[in-house]
Amino acid sequence: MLTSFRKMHGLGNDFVILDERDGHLSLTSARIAALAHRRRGIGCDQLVTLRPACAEGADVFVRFFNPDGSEAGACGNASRCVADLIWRETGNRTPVLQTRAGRLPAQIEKNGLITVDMGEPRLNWQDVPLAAEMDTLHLPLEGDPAAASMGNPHATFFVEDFVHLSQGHALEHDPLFPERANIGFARIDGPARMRLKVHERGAGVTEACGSGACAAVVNAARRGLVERVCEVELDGGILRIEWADNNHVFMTGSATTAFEGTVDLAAYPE
Ligand SMILES: N[C@@H](CCC[C@H](N)C(=O)O)C(=O)O
Repeated sequence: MLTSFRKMHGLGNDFVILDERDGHLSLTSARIAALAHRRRGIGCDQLVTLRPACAEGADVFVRFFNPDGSEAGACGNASRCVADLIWRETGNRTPVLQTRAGRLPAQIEKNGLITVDMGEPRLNWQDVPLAAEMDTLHLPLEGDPAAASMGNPHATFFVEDFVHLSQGHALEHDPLFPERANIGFARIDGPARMRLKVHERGAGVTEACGSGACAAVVNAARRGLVERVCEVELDGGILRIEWADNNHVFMTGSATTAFEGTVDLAAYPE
């Protein structure tokens, strides 16, 4: 039986979105990894599933899976894509997403960009999580990164250039990060501007990482390197990040539908 899917991207960070609102799909981690594979599957940075919401006031329950089959608590770029999808389905310009990381209210702006309230950053070592008690603003790693959770674990290195990007895989697996981590490399270009590249946990280097941009601005603002409203330039484009006075992080950027298609799930390993 063929299953419909939608291919979307946020600044080139691309997603296969599977809809389980009308019925459960059999998605094991092996099948997810096969579907996400760039040559043997449909290919994507994350596979996203939609289910009926069970939290009050939420429009949809969203889950995010990496190409290695692991599940992530948060994905900023996919959250904007799902908000865009719900808006196009229902006309509701303020959809609310339920995720493992919490309830994420979104807003479709007049210019078509999408703002998602990504919630409060978690800055305690247990919440990132890190392997032992320590100051999350200065991790004991060469390069002195800072850590934060946006519902998923991030470490941000502040750099002059990106020559160490290839170390992202080893850093993702450093014993300091018991659940591994997304590794960001941020170059500060001004008080309200940074350039960011991210090696994503379970995915590798992507064109853009929304939660990584949120974590980078939070970590840079904690260090006094940028203001709390900051533009983040990623390989795929620009996100506006605001760490507001209510401690919530707001992320604004685009969401694009690339195409819709069908797939025979039974043709992929279970
Ligand atoms: N692309 C994402 C983050 C996806 C999840 C991440 N790889 C993880 O494992 O935490 C984003 O836009 O935030």
